[in-house]
Amino acid sequence: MAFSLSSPCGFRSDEDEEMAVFESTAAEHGGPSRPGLPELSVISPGLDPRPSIIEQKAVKPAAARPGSSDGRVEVFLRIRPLTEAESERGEEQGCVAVQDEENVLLKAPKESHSMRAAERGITQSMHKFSFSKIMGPETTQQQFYECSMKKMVKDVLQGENRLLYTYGVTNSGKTYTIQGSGPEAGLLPRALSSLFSKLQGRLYGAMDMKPIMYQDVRHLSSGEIRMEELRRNSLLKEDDNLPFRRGGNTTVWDSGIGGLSSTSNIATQLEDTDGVCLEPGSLSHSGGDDLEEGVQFSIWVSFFEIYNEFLYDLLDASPSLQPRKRVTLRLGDDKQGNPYVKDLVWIQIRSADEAWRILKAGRRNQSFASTHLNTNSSRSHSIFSIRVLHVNPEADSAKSMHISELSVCDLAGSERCKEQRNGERMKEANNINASLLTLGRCIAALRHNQNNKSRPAQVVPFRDSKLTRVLQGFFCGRGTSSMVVNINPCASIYDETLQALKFSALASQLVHGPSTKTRVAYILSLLREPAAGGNESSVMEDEEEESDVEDGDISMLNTESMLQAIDVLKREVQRQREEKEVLEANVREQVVSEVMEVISEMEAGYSENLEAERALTEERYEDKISTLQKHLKIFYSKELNERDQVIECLSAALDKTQAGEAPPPSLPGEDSIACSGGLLRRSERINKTESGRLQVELDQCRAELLAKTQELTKLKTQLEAPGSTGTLAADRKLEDGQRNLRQLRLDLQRLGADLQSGERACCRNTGGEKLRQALAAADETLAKQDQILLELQNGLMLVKADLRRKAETLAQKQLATPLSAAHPTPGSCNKRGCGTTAPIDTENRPPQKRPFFQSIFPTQTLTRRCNARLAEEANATPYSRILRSRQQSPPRSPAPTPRSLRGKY
Ligand SMILES: Nc1ncnc2c1ncn2[C@@H]1O[C@H](COP(=O)(O)OP(=O)(O)OP(=O)(O)O)[C@@H](O)[C@H]1O
Repeated sequence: MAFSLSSPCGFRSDEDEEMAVFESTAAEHGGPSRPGLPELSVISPGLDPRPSIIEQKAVKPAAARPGSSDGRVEVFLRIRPLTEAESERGEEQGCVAVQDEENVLLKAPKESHSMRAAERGITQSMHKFSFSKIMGPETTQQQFYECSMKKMVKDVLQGENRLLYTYGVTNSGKTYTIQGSGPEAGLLPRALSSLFSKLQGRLYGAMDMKPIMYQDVRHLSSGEIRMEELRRNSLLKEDDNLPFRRGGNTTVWDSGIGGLSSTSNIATQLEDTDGVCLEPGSLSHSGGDDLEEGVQFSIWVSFFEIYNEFLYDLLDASPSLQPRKRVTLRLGDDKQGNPYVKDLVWIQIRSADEAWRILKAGRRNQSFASTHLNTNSSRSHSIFSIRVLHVNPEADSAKSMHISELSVCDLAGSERCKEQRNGERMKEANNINASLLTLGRCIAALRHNQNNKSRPAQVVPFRDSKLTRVLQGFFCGRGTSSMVVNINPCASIYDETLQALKFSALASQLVHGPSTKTRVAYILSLLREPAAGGNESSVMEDEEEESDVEDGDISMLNTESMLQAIDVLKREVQRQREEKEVLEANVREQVVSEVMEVISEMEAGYSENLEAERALTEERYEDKISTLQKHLKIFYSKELNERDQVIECLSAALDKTQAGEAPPPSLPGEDSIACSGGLLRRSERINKTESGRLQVELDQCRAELLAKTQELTKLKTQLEAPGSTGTLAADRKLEDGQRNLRQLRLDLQRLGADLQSGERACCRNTGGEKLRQALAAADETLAKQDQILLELQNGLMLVKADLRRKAETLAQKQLATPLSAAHPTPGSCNKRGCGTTAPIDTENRPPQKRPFFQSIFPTQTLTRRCNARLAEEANATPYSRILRSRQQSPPRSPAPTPRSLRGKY
C-alpha cells in the first residue's frame, strides 16, 4: 500500500505522488504497530512507485545503482558523530539506523513532531531512504573523499564540468565535509591536492590566458598580467599576515546591507593548519596518466558567497580590520544565455598550498555567525570554483583551448526561522530557506520534465533565486552534479533531518541532462541527416565516423561543416519553434477548455446554491406570512366583535329613538374612532335638520336686517332735516353704524356661506371632523356678529342720546318762540318743524311705543321694560332669539367650542 509524504522543504509538487514511497511492516523494525497504517516508508531514489518496479529493486544490478551508470544524480549521505555534549544531553536515541551502505532507517523519537503525527495516524514513525552511498559517523575525511570526489577531479581534468554541493540542517557537518577541520582536511583541500598532484609537470605557468564569463577565455596583455600577479600576491601575502593565524580571532566587515557592520567570528577550522594536511599515502595513486597528451593545464580559482540574496566576492581586495563596504556582484548571461557572475575575481594558482591559502583568505570574508545550534554557522551559500584551462601550446589556438570546471558549493543549513531570536539571523534564515526551497522546486520541475517527456514541460524556476541561477548550468547538461546530504543524528532535530532526507530523495531521482558531448553527437547526427537518403555504405561510414567524433568537440569540424551545421541547426530551431507553437496552441486550447469546464461547474454550483437559497427564503417568508395572517385574523376578529357591539348598541338606541323615546345618553367615547362610523351617520342626519333650521333663521335675519337698514336710512333722512351743525357728530356715528351694518351684512353672508359649506359637508358625508370644523367656524362667525351688533347697538345709543339732546334743544327753542311754535307756518312746518316733530315726539314717547328701538336695542331697552319685552318675545326672530340667549347668559359665555357644538347634537 502506498502513501505520500510531504514535499521536502515544505513545497509540494506532483513528485509527491510519483515519489517512490513504499511501506513494509513495522513489526520487523520493532516499531509500535497500529492497525491500518504501516509504520515504515521507503524512499528509494532509484525506484519507481509502481509495484511492478518494486520487484526490480531486489534484482537491481550493481551497475544500476543511483548515481552510477544509469545517469542518475549521485547523492551521498554523511552522518556526523554526536559530540560529547550532545550525548550527555541524551540526543542519542537511535533515530538514525544505517542498514547497509545504501539504506538508512529513520525512526521518529518520542518527542518529535513526526511521532506525534504518526500517533495521530497522519504519517509514519519510520522512514527508509536509499542513497548512492552512506557514510556513517566513523567515516574519515579521506574515505569520504575517495568515494565521492576523487572521480570528479579526474573527470574535470578530462574536460568535464562537475558540481558537488552539500545539503543539510544547520550544524550537520556541511562545512566540515567541504573544508574540514584541523588536520581533517575536507573534500575541497583534498581535491585541490589531488588536482595538483595529477598535474605535476603539466601546469601551464604563464598567466596570459584568463577564464571569463561562463566558460570563455581572454588573452591578457602584459599590463593585465602584471595586475593579475599583484592581486594574486597580495592575497597570498594577506594569508601570511593573518592576525589570527592561530586562535580564531574576530574580523569585522560590512554586510553591505544597511551599511551596518556585522561581526564574523572566523572559524578556526582552516586556521589550525598551515597547509593541506593529508594523510600519508592518500594521493599515492593519483598519477596523471590519464591526462590528454600534449595538453597543459592552467588552474584558476574563484570564491564567492550568496548572502541574503546578494553576491559577494570573497577574494576581492584585501581584508581589513576596519569595517568596509562590500561590493555586490551581479549576474549576467553570455551570448548563449549561460549565466555567470560578472566581475568575479579569478586567481591563478600553481600549487595546492597556494590554493589552500587563497581558500583561507576567502573564508575570512565569509559570513559566519553564532546561532543557537552552531557557534560557527555559515550564514551564506559559498561557492568555490576551480577552472581548468586545457592548453595545447602546439595546436592552433582556436582549437587548442578547452575549459572545464569543478565547483564546490557549501550550502547554508536549513533551519527553523522561529528559533532565531536575532533579527539579522532571522532574515538570514529566511533567505537561506527561500533559496533552498527554490532549489527544491527546480529539482522537482527538472524531474517532472524528465519523467513526463510527452507532457508539456514545466518551467524550471532557476531565476527565482541567485543560488539556482548560478548553478543552472550544472542542471542543464553543461555538467553533472553530486549531492552530499549531511545529517546530525540528534533526536532534537529529527524533524528537520527528515525533511532534508526527503529533499535528497527527490534530488536522487534526477537524471543528468545530456552532456555537451552528446550535443556534439546530436549536431553531427543532424548533419548526417541529409545524407541519410544515400547508399548504405555511406551510412555505415557515417556510423563509424560518429563513434569516432562522439567524444570530440564541435570545434573539431572544419569551416564548411560548421556552416552546414549552422544551417541545419537553424532549420532545426525553426522546426522546434513551430512544434512549440503547435504545442502552445494545444496547451492554450486545453487550458481554455479546462477553464470553461471549471466555469460551467462553478455556474452550476452557483445556480444550485441560488436555488437552495431561494427555496429557503421562500420557506422563511411563507412562515412569516402565515404568522402575520394569524395575527391579523385575531386582530380583525377582535375589531369585528367590538364593532358588532357598537352596532348593537346603536341599533338599540335607534330603535328607542324610533319608538319616540328620548335619545340615549351618549356612549362613552362616542367620538372615538371605533364608534365614529355609526355616530357620524346619526350626527349627519341631525346636522342636516339643524342646518335647515339655521338656514331659515339666517334668511329671517337677513330680512330683518334689511328692514332695519331701511328704517335707519329713513331715520337718517329725518335727522338730516333740521340742518343743525350740532348733528355732525351724530351723522358721523350714523355713518359708522352703517359701516358696521355693512360689515354685519358681509359677516352674515359669510355665515350663510359657512352654513352652506357645513351643509355640503353634511351632504357629502366627508366625515364628522370636517362638519365639526364647519360648525365651529359658523359658531365663531356668530360670535363675531354678536360683537359687531353690540358695537352697532352702542353706536346707536349714542345717536339716540344725541337725538334726545337735539330734541330737547328744539323743545327749548319752541318754548322760547311760542308764537312760531303755536302757529307754525306751513312752510316752516314742512321744512323744519313738521319734518322733525314726528321723530321728536317719537323720541319723547315711552320706548315701548317705538318698535324700531325696541327691536334694535333689546338689551338696554327691554331690561327697563320687562313687560314690553315679554310682549315682544312672541314676535322675536330666531336670530334675535339667539342673540338674546347669548346676551342673557351672565357673564358673557365664551364662544362655543366645536366640542360644545358637537354636544348639542
Ligand atoms: N564527521 C564529523 N566528524 C567530526 N566532527 C564533525 C563532523 N561533522 C561535523 N562535525 C562538527 O560538527 C560541528 C558542526 O559542523 P559544521 O559547522 O560543518 O556544520 P554546518 O552544517 O556547516 O553548519 P551550518 O550550516 O550552520 O554552517 C563542527 O564543530 C564540526 O567540527
